[in-house]
Amino acid sequence: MDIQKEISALRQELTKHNYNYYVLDAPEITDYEFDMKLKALQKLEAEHPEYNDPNSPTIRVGGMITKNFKTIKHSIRMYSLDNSYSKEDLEDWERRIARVLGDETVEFTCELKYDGASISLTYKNGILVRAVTRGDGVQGDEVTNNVKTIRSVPLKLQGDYPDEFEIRGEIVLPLEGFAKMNQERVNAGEVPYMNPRNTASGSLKLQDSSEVAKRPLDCLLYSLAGTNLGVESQFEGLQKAKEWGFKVPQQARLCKNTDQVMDFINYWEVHRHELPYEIDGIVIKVNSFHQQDELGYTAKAPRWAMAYKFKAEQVSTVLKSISYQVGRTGAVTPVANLEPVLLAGTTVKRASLHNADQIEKLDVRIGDYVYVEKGGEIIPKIVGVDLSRRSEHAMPVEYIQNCPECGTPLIRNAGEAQHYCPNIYGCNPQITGRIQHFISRNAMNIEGLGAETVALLVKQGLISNYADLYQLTKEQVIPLERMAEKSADNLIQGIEKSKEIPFERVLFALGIRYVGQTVAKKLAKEFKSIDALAQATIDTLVGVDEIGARIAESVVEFFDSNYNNQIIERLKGYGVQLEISAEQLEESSEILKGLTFVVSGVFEKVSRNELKELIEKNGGKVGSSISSKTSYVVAGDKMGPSKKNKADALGVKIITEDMFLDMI
Ligand SMILES: NC(=O)c1ccc[n+]([C@@H]2O[C@H](COP(=O)([O-])OP(=O)(O)OC[C@H]3O[C@@H](n4cnc5c(N)ncnc54)[C@H](O)[C@@H]3O)[C@@H](O)[C@H]2O)c1
Ligand SMILES: [Zn+2]
Repeated sequence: MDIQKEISALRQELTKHNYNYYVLDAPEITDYEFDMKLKALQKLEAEHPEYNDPNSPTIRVGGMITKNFKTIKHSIRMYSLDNSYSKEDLEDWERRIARVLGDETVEFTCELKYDGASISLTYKNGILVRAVTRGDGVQGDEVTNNVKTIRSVPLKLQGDYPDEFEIRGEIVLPLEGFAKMNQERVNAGEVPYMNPRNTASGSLKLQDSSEVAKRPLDCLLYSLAGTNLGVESQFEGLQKAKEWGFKVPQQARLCKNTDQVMDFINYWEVHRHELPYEIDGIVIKVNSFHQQDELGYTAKAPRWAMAYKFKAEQVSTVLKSISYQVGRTGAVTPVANLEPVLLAGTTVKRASLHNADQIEKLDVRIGDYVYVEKGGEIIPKIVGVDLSRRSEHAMPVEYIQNCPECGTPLIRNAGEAQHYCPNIYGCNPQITGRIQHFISRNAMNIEGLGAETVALLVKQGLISNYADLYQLTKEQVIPLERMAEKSADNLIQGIEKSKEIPFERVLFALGIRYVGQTVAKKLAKEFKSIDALAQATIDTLVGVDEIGARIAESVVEFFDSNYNNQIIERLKGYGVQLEISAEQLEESSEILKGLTFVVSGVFEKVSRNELKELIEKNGGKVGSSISSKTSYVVAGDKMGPSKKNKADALGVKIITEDMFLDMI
C-alpha cells in the first residue's frame, strides 16, 4: 500500500480506538495491540517526516473532553507517558537522558503504574477546590462533585502544605469493590462490567454524584504540580503529599541505578497480584526536579519519565469443549473448558466466553489453541485464537438451540446478546437459582439455610418455589444429608425470622429481572406495597425517577404471570412483609415532593449524607449540580463562591441548614 495511505489509515484506526477507550470506556482491542499499532505508526512517521501531522495520535494525548461537564483548561498541562516493554527500551531511554545531562548522577523514583483514570486536584489554602480529568491534556472535564464523594480524597489538608498547588493521581476501582459491584449486577440479572479501569473511568463521568458515591472508588496520588512547592524531587514530593493527607501508596522506591530499577520491575511483575488494585506496569521517573526541567517534554510526554508496561499475562492452551450454564434468570452463558494451564499464579481450567456473539467474533473452535488472559474478572477470558495451530478439521461452533437443562428451545430478544431459556417455572437451575437468590444475604438473609441445601431441597422435591420454604417442617428436613436436629431447628427458625425482613428487601428477593437492590428500594418507596406495584403500568413505572423502559417492562411482565401472583398471595398469607411498615411510613413524608435540592458545604447538625437522606425520605430529589431545575441550594459552611454565583445567576434560592430542617 502507498505509505501515505497506510499512515492515514493507522491514524484513523487509532483515533477510533482512543474514542472507544476514553469516551465510551469500551475498548475493542487490547492495550498491547493498541500500543503495537501506535509504535508502527511512530516508525512510519519517523521514516516519512513529509507526512507529519500535529493531530496524529502519536503526538497528542489520546483522551478527549466530553460535552457533559464544564471544560476547564489545565493551568499546567497533563501529559501521557512514553511506553517501554523491555530492558533494552529502558536502556535506550537512559542513554538519551545521559546525552542531555552528561555525566551527572541520575537517581530514579520507581512507582507502580495504577490502572485507572487520571485526575488533577487543585487545592487552595488546604481546601479542595477543583477536580479535572486529563481530557486531551490541555483541557479536561470538571468532575469536582464526583471526586468529592471518594473517601480517600482529602477535602481539607493537614500540615505545611503550599498555599496553592495541583496534585495528580489516578482514580481506581480496587478489585474487591469491583467484584462486589459485579456480584450485585449478576444478582440483578445484569451483565457484569468488563474491567476495573473502564468502570472507574465510566464512574467519574456519571452525571449523578450520589451514584458515584456508591462506587467504591479510590484515589492514588503520584505527583505535585505548581511553583514554589518547597520540594526538590519526585520522591520528596511523594513523602510530602502523604504528610498533607493524600493517599500515596508506599511501594515507591528511590533507585540509584538501572539494576535497582530492574529489580523493582521484576519484583512487581510477579507480586502485582497481591495488590488490592490493578497496575499495568511501573513508572520510572528521574528523581531531581532540576534534572526534570533540563530534560523537558515532547508534545505528548515528559522526557524524564518512562512507563514500563507489563504485558497482560497471557497463556495459550487447548479448548476442549464448551458447556452452557443456565442462571436463575434463565440467561445462558457459554463456558470454555480448557486443558489446565498455569496463569498468574493459579491453575485455569475454565474461561468465560460471554455469549454467542463473542464466540462468533473470536471464531473459536473446539480443539483450537486459544489465548487466555486474566483481567479484573473473576474468571479468565479467551482473547484470541492461535490460527497457526488450528486443525484443518476444526469446525465453527454451533451455538446450542435448546436449553441444556430442560430441552426448551432458547430465545434471544432483539438487541440482547444473551440467549434465554423461557421455561421459567420448569427449568431446574432457574427454580433453584431463584430460591437461592431469595435466601441470600442481601435479600431475605435466611440463617441456617445455604445454597447447597436449597439445591438439595429442590432435588428431593420438597420445594419448587420460594413460597414453599414457609411450609417446610422440621421432620421433612432432618433426613437430608448433613442435617441434624439442631441444624434443622435453625433452618426452620431462620425461615420464620425472615418474615421480619422489610418490604424493599423482599422486593429484591423476588428476583424480578433488572430489579437490583437500588431499584427495589426505589420501587418500594414509590409504591409502598406489592399490590400497588402490581397495578402499575409501564407508563407509571417509567414516570418514576431512574426507572427505564427495560425495568418497567420486566416488572409488568412479572406481575402478568398468574404463577407469580399466586406465589405472592401465599407469601402474604405466611406473613412476609409485602408493604412498607407503619414505622417506615411515619418517618417519611411527601412534603418535598417535586422539589430538587443541591447540598453544598459542611453542616453542623446533620452530616451531608443524612441531609440527603432526609430530602429523599420526605419526597424530594437530590441534584448533583445547580441548574435551572434546582429548587433550593442548602448551603452549609464553606460553600464555594462559584456555587453561590451560579445560584444567584439562575435565581435559585439559597437556604441554611436550619431553614431546611424547619421545612420538614
Ligand atoms: N485498547 C484500546 O483501544 C486503547 C485505546 C487507547 C489507549 N489505550 C491504552 O492506554 C494507553 C495510553 O493511555 P495514556 O495516554 O493514558 O497513557 P498510559 O496509561 O500508558 O500512561 C499515562 C498515564 O499513566 C497514569 N499513571 C498511573 N500511575 C502513574 C504514576 N505512578 N506516575 C505517573 N503516571 C501514572 C497517569 O494517569 C498517566 O496519565 C495506551 O498505551 C494503551 O495501552 C488502549
Ligand atoms: Zn431450561
